[in-house]
Amino acid sequence: MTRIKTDICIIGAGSGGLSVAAGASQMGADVVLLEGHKMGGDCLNYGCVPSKALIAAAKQAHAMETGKPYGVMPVEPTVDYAAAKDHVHKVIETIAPVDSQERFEGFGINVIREYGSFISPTEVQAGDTVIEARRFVIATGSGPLVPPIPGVEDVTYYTNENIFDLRERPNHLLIIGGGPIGMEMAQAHIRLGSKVTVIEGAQAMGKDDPELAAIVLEKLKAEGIEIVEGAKAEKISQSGDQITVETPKGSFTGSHLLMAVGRKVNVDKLNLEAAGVDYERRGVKVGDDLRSSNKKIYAIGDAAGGLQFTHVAGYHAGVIIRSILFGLPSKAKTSHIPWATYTDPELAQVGLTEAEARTKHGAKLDVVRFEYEHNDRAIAEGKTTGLIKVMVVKGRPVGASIAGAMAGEMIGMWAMAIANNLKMSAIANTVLPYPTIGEINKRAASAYFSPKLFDSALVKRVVRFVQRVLP
Ligand SMILES: Cc1cc2nc3c(=O)[nH]c(=O)nc-3n(C[C@H](O)[C@H](O)[C@H](O)COP(=O)(O)OP(=O)(O)OC[C@H]3O[C@@H](n4cnc5c(N)ncnc54)[C@H](O)[C@@H]3O)c2cc1C
Ligand SMILES: NC(=O)c1ccc[n+]([C@@H]2O[C@H](COP(=O)([O-])OP(=O)(O)OC[C@H]3O[C@@H](n4cnc5c(N)ncnc54)[C@H](O)[C@@H]3O)[C@@H](O)[C@H]2O)c1
Repeated sequence: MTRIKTDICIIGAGSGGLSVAAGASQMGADVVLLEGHKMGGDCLNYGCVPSKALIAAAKQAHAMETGKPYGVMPVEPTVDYAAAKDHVHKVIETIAPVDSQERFEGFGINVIREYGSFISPTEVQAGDTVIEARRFVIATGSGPLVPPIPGVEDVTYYTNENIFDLRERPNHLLIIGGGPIGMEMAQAHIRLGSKVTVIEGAQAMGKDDPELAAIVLEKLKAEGIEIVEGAKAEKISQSGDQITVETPKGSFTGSHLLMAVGRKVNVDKLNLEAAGVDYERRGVKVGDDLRSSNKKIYAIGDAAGGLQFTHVAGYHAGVIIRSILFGLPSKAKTSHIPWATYTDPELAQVGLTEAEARTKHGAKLDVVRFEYEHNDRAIAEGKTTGLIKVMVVKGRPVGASIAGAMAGEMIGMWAMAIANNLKMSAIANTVLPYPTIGEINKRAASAYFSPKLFDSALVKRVVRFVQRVLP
């Protein structure tokens, strides 16, 4: 057994662990990084990157079928599903060097390709190495949750961990779960030529504003995706190459099944009891400072049991680096964290939804709205389906929800405004290039001020007075 002493031992080389490792080592800390499986974690290998690459392939196919309004005769694309998967893997390979063992060893980090397991409150064992560290970071992420639906163990099903390796196009893909994974994969597959049924136990895209989710769902249904809500999967069976899912809304039969019903945090291998780290089903129990019940052990990213996004894992890394390296107090917030679902149209959120803002702020809340159909660039592009809502309290945005083209890009301006406590006037005062979809953000801000300027008797009286006295 080899023994190592280090400043920081990071368990998991995904989005969160790699960000801590890169930052801490480049600022002078001695770092050991453990990874039991693939460098880059879920996002690079089984999550964000492959899903967005498949969505991009599907977008190309869709464009070929939908050119008529632009004077481009539609053609039915010949989709080579396996070649689309080649594209997915090429994208992963292109990005992989950024997350590679070699790059992190280049920072002076000791990268050990083994799963880590606590053997005491200050020691982790990884293979035949024991690492004693002043601080540990649990960045072990999450994996697909497979609920114990009767029959599930007897059928062939896919998860995000193997769907990107499937090379024959599903004739009819059944997807259990209408969250972001389910809906992104549903649209990618229908555009690549599969029939698709989404079986959702509650409401599809249920974590977003229902009015905006409805805009996206209507478009997805118009593309031919069958979305069955209130249909909890209760039994699954397979006969030959046909899989049937039984729900209170009826039975649905298809050729392939994708499970997209949420995530299970990776804590099984950690032996957290030995370290005195409390955890629950959602993840490691942490405070705002991301410290666990053992104050020398932090948890970040999916493992920390909150929002599960790559940019949150990266944000957590920044929060704990401040605390670990400089001993400064540092807390993670959630009120300024955006997210986006990359369907077409996209769906994005930051801060409070309208319902949350009403509950929290009551009569103090103003909600301003602006439709994509009034934006010149959206009209030119034929992307007029969409809506922005901004929730405003005392002149400052407390939330923004966007459904529409490039919503994921557009939400950035509101994320900046909320993160920096900016006023609506900061958005209204910004001059944006014409014609851009981004002008929708500015029009939403103007919609906040317009009634105050245009419907005000006082403003009218002042203008009339000034006009009389001005030379
Ligand atoms: C299909 C899909 C699409 C997604 N799309 C997006 C998106 O578009 N945008 C977005 O922001 N988020 C997206 N996500 C979520 C995103 O992938 C995760 O939030 C992010 O990867 C979490 O980072 P992490 O560092 O916490 O964990 P991970 O990236 O999962 O990394 C954890 C690492 O720890 C390793 N590990 C686990 N246990 C141990 C152990 N005991 N010892 C050593 N190593 C261990 C694992 O092998 C893994 O490599 C998507 C997820 C999925 C599944
Ligand atoms: N664009 C992005 O940023 C992006 C994309 C994909 C995933 N992610 C991350 O990954 C996480 C997991 O995504 P997800 O879509 O798997 O989870 P999710 O929890 O968001 O959605 C799962 C859905 O499955 C439904 N469900 C659960 N059990 C069911 C059953 N037995 N029958 C029918 N429906 C059932 C739930 O009601 C829910 O709507 C997301 O919350 C997000 O944090 C992000």
